[in-house]
Amino acid sequence: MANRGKTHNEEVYCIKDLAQLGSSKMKKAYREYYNEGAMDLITPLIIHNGLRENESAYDRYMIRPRVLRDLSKLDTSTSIVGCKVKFPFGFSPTAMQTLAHPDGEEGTSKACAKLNTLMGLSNYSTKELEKVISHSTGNPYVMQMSLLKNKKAMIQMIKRAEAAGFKALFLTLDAPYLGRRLNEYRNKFAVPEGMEYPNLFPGVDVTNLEDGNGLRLLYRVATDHALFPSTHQHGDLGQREYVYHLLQNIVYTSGDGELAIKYGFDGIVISNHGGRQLDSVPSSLDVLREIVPVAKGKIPIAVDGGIRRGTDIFKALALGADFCLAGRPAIWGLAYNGQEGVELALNLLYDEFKTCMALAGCKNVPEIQKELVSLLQPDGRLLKL
Ligand SMILES: Cc1cc2nc3c(=O)[nH]c(=O)nc-3n(C[C@H](O)[C@H](O)[C@H](O)COP(=O)(O)O)c2cc1C
Ligand SMILES: CCCCCCC(=O)C(=O)O
Repeated sequence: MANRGKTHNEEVYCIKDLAQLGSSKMKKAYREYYNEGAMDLITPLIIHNGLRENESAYDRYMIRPRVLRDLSKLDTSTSIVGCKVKFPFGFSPTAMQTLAHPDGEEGTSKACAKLNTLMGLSNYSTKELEKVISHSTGNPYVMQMSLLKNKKAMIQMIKRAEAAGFKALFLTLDAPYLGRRLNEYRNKFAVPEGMEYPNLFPGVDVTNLEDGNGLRLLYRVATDHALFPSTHQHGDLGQREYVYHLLQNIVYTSGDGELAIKYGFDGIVISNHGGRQLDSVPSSLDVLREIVPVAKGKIPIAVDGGIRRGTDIFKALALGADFCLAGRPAIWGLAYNGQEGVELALNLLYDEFKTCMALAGCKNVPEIQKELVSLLQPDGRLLKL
């Protein structure tokens, strides 16, 4: 189906519509792999089980608009990893996007290029990183890297990404083991025959690794379980022999925020992996509140997890984030209509963010400050921040 409207088509008016319709097009095992998370899904998703933390945290903050402002010229642009982008948003790295649609990571890339938006690429991408970035129109790309036992393979991929033009690296630090995702066990999740990870393990058919769940076996074999201390320790990577612009992907506590600064990371992404690793961790937005006092102004702060609306982006920025990311909306867009579905997701978020900024009385991103939000308390009173 063609995306006829710029910010909606005849059946999709917001990301929640896209989630429903995109999800309905995927087969059960893939849909649940993408949509669900660890154990009882307390952290990740509203779509499944009532109020879930990552998304509902945004509803605890109310916007306090200002009026009598000159809004004749609106500028939503900002800078991420040194590049000017259309608005303070990008896609988080998510694995195996061709399971959602054959366009896969190339479809996401083309949509990001068209809308001058940041794209994060998973090291478990099913398309070659060089092909993915070949669609760039100058928009930034960030390569995500898990810590592997095979340091040589890691460095090889990092160098490939740098040579191809990736601007930075997201170093994922919360996944020495995969979380317990019950859907994967129940559905006997397996990747289709012939699937490869052309960036991490070029030329290896990973479907040979079946043990009921080849994905988990491969992950266990490949991943370095001793993230720190080990040959991959933060300090080691911080020496920048082979690392260009390094962002610590996934921080749960202010303690680890402080470590990111100490070890010289160029930025942090506050994330709980979309609730897919450890269930019952707090929402990323609540963690943002904890980390802003230690990191703001020292290194850029990004946040992901549960961002589904332009108002969510606005609230995160007001609470101190420099930019936002989201994972599943790209997947839902792909599943709905390939590259065009991802464009639709981006257009919706962009238009909602611009509208929110203007209606809150801000003409540009720096004007989004914490006075413009307040915390809704359990007794219904609003707490100024
Ligand atoms: C299906 C799926 C696959 C993911 N794969 C990766 C990955 O390969 N590497 C990584 O660092 N994070 C991965 N993530 C986590 C995302 O980067 C991001 O933190 C998360 O999707 C944000 O939550 P949201 O989906 O609610 O926006 C994945 C998330 C999902 C949903
Ligand atoms: C062997 C492939 C493992 C992909 C794991 C991707 C991921 O982080 C996820 O949350 O799923």
